[in-house]
Amino acid sequence: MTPRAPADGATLLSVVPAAGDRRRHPAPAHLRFFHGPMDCGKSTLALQVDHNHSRQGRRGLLLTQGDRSARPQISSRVGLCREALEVDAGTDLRLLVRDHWAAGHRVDYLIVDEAQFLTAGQVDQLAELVDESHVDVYAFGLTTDFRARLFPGTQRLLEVADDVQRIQVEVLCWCGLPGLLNARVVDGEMVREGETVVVADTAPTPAPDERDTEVHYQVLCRRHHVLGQLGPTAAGPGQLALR
Ligand SMILES: Nc1ncnc2c1ncn2[C@@H]1O[C@H](COP(=O)(O)OP(=O)(O)O)[C@@H](O)[C@H]1O
Ligand SMILES: Cc1cn([C@H]2C[C@H](O)[C@@H](COP(=O)(O)O)O2)c(=O)[nH]c1=O
Repeated sequence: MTPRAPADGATLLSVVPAAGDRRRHPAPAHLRFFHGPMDCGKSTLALQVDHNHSRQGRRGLLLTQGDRSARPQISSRVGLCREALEVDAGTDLRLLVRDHWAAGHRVDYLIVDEAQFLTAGQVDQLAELVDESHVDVYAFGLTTDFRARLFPGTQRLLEVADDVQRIQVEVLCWCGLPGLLNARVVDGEMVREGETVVVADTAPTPAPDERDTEVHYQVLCRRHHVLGQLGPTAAGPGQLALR
């Protein structure tokens, strides 16, 4: 169970760290957003940022939502993995931090992976934690969904973050050009309709049951995303597979 907003919608400006914690880190806090397509190293960077802060004695909370591993953790394809708190659209992120303070734990920073899935309101809660409670927030998320449209959380982060960086590691389309867009592939065909959120990997994985559909994602350059061309696959070279 994660903390929910109070029913009366009371503001939570009382979410403040102990005075001693504020003195330890007097510099202004920041909301930083790192974004890119799938497979560009967002989770790896999230764990690196956490590592660098924690080895300087800072205390952080790792948050995620729908990690590919289907577990409450931040997992990178490079092999790093850390336990994290699972949040959902109903989680009040200010209360979550306040509860940790109330339990006597410092929270100097937050690492938020899969930040594209946050609601706009939750991004505003993160901004409030930065501005009113001096917590540094590092958010990592997809730029666009499988239709090449901004996710709601991403849109709000682009609007309000202090610092926005597109991750520089290039993911390549099958044609060799940098890939910035995510294609959703269902039973071997690229689709443009469906739920915004479908958790899956970039590697095809057999469906658990033969009646189930197999879903994975493939990063494409803009031209091949527009054309719906998945390139040479098991189904044949350069197929035009659009549903
Ligand atoms: N075996 C490997 N050796 C080196 N780098 C790898 C390996 N496997 C994955 N990677 C790197 O990890 C990246 C994916 O990192 P990850 O943090 O899981 O991405 P994201 O969270 O953005 O989906 C790949 O783009 C690649 O650069
Ligand atoms: C494009 C797109 C992706 N998703 C899901 C698929 C994965 O579970 C995550 C992204 O994971 P990664 O750490 O960036 O590899 O998001 C989705 O639900 N909807 C989409 O349109």
